[in-house]
Amino acid sequence: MSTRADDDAAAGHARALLRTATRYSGPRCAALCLVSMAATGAGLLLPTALGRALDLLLAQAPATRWVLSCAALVLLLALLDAAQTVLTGTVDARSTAWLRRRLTGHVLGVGPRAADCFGSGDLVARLVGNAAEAGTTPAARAALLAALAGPVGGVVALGLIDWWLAAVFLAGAPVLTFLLRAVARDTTESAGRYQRAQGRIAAALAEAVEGVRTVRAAGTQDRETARVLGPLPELSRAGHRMWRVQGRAAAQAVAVAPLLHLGVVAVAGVLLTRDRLSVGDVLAASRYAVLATGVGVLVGRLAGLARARAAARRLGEVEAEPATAFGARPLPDGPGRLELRGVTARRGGRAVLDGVDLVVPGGTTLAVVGRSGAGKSLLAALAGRLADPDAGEVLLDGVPLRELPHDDLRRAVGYAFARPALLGGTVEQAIGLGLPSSSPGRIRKAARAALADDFVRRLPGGYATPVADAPRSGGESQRLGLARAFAHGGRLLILDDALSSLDTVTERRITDALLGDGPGTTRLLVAHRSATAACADAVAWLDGGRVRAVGRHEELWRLAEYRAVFGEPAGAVSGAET
Ligand SMILES: Nc1ncnc2c1ncn2[C@@H]1O[C@H](COP(=O)(O)OP(=O)(O)OP(=O)(O)O)[C@@H](O)[C@H]1O
Repeated sequence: MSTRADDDAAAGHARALLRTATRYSGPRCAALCLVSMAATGAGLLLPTALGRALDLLLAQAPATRWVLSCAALVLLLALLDAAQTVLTGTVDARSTAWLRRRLTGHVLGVGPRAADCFGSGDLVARLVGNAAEAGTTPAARAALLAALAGPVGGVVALGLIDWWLAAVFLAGAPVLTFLLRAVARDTTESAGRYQRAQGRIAAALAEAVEGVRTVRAAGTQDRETARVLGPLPELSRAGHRMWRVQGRAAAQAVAVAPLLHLGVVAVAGVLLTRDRLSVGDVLAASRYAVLATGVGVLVGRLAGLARARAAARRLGEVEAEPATAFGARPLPDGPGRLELRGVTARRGGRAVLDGVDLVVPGGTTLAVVGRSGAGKSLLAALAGRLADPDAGEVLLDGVPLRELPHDDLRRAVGYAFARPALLGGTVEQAIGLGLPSSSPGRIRKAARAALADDFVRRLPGGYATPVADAPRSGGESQRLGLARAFAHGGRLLILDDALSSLDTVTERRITDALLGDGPGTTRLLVAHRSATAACADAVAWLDGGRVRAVGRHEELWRLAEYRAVFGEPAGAVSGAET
């Protein structure tokens, strides 16, 4: 649940985002302001010109100049309107693009924590939908400014014709002000609820799409559809409330505005009979009264701005999540010695790892084993700084990972995962992801070491096959992930369950290639199979949040509880030879 401080932080970040987005589209935004104000100015001049033209025509005096002025103003208004439309579109597009770029970079900078906090579907909804709405803020502000200038200018013009006319209008102004404030407040509130419900639907939809096989296998499509669309009633309530607020405001405006208009025209009529105004003045006053009561336009603009601000607030929530900070201490040459000092990491309110001390000498291989949920993947994430510990320190060649620059850290640490995400256009690009420059030789060598070369070459376009068109099994995906880790290289290689989908023969061959890779690499293998653990120089056995023992696999294998980690019966001591 978000606290008041969280809300304030999100609002602060939202304001900062909008300020920078506005600066980013600065010249266009300034041009839009100018064009909008010019359109308002032309709209304000038109009634005076019309009034003058009418007075001159009634007096049968030459009125050509004023008639032409009217025509010119009408033409100018049409041109300014077109320029306004184009500029609004480009300012919206530029601001939205900037917000999306900024937020995407930030989400990736925050790392896996971002998806944990918000859910991937909700993040997508924020980056796609909310960013587009928030991106309309700079143009909406410019438009609101111009929309405000209309009524203000209208009142001033009424005052210039006769102060009585302005006084009549101003008598009704408090009602209009109250109306507009209520629209802004209520729309922001219901737009926020609407967007949150949209985010929940997107999050549930992303889960359902990811788990579509499970849903089909369980035959629970209907239940899943109901779950995904669960927030619909809330969405509908918020949407209806939003439109009710705007509808009510428009209706009230429709009731109040003609009354004010009528009052102005009536007073103008009285002043006409007393010869204080001409017929042209009455015409001008009538049109200025319409401008001054242009609340309908304001209601629409304000509601749009309120929705954009609510969307910006949701972007501010993401921005408030701090991105991983990197240091500036260069990584010295070294063998890749990894050390965990008193590392504690909490997840879901409990210490999954609790004061873990561990040293992996440079150039050696450590297998991390433990029962499911023991914290092996978490330890692997901490070892390469995919996550930070809540207490303690992780060091590579004596340097705390937090103090390393981003590029030094990523160059030094290679990763392979159980379910690798294959990013990049082609298979070759997916394997070479993160490499400084494309290097076909290095990529093919890595693919051969990961036993992926054969099946990649059998693909329709070989290494040039788009990833999306490369059908592959779980094991083949894992081999591509391994190839990527091998191609990346680095002094520390972390394999988080990256061999789990391979058959034992393939696993053995890859492990042999991996361990025969020379002394330049330190390896951390999260292992479920005793055969993998047996290949390592040492095994760290995680249990109850702590390292229960570190030793060679065949030594640990004498312990019945260690064997039980691999599902071996208590007496099966010979399993160490597997
Ligand atoms: N974001 C999170 N929120 C809450 N709990 C989490 C989170 N991430 C991990 N955990 C919990 O931390 C524990 C350790 O998870 P981890 O994935 O490291 O286990 P593991 O030893 O790799 O398990 P397995 O062998 O099943 O893959 C689990 O109990 C998991 O539920």
